[in-house]
Amino acid sequence: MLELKGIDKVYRSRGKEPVQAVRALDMVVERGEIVALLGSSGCGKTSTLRMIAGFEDVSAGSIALRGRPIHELPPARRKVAMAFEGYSLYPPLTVRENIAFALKSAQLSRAEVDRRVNEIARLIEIDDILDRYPRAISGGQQQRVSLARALVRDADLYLLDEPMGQLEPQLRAVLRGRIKSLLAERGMTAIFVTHDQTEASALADRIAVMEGGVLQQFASEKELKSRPANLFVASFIGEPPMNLLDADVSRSDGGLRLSAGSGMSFDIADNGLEAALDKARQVRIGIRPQKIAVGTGTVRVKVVSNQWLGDQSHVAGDCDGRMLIAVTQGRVAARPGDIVPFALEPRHFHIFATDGSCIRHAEAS
Ligand SMILES: Nc1ncnc2c1ncn2[C@@H]1O[C@H](COP(=O)(O)OP(=O)(O)OP(=O)(O)O)[C@@H](O)[C@H]1O
Repeated sequence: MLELKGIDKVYRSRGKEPVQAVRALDMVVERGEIVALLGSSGCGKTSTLRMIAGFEDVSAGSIALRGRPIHELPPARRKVAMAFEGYSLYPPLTVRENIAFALKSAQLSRAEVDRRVNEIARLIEIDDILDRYPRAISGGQQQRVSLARALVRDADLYLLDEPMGQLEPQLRAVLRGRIKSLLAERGMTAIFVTHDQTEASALADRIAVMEGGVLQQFASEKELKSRPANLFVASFIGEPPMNLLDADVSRSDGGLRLSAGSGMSFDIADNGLEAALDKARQVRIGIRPQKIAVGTGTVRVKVVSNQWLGDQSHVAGDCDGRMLIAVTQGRVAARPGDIVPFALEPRHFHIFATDGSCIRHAEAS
């Protein structure tokens, strides 16, 4: 449906070093799919969206939509609707006229335009401000008008840049549900940009994780969590972040031993791991806080903090200078300074090579 191939974006301005915002991006989005571009500030999300919409040229590569190469077409001929982060509403037009303007070229009857504008305005809860001008509404309302103006159109692809960034959490959650239903009901294909993992998980079928202009992994939330491609994705996705321990690898009794310092040695089966090691024979072990059991096991930690969050405990413990965080469903009766055992089971380990690539995933559970 949408195919990005070998996309680079380099910004060049006179007297300044060029900035490579996007590097060798390959991505295929299926018809009817909702995709989130997720990553920290400056990782190249907006540049990617703007190149698909046609507001930025690609520096290299090609973009095809429904089999049509579009990267050289002007924005208006791409059949792509975009809601901008900066809203870009027309100040002399009312909210209603701003939304209807997007339908102008579609040659619809007046009644049909009214019907569509009213429908989307109700869905996004701006039906009470339709006759106001952009300067007389709040930033959050302007953002919703921009969203309505994109979603009201007939397009092959919808691009939404931080579509709900300005809204308060409650409204955000409600609109998220409604927008997801609208997109799914109509089989609309959409890509949205967000910093927010919860938003990405709630709205998207698949999440493209970007860092430093490079696509790190493009997969469902479940897969990003259970089979992270590299250390970046492993530590970026999941809350609290994955625990990481540096370990030396040695042979032991037909298998391998991972030594992460005093009190932390783990015997594991080789199963091809040794062959993936570099000369230094060092790895980084990753284990999710939810996979560490508290009160059993061989790793003794000194409790640093223990917080009950109403439905789970977060226990942070120090083991000889290395901090581990465990999340348990029940309350844990430990106080700071107490020594408690943590159980770290090798089957829950993700193992990363020194270059950050994942060389073994945790077993599915
Ligand atoms: N017009 C421009 N000229 C020069 N550099 C730019 C331009 N636009 C973006 N950049 C740079 O390109 C990189 C990627 O920017 P981009 O806006 O795509 O990131 P982003 O992930 O969307 O960030 P944010 O979440 O903060 O919006 C950044 O280093 C940014 O400073």
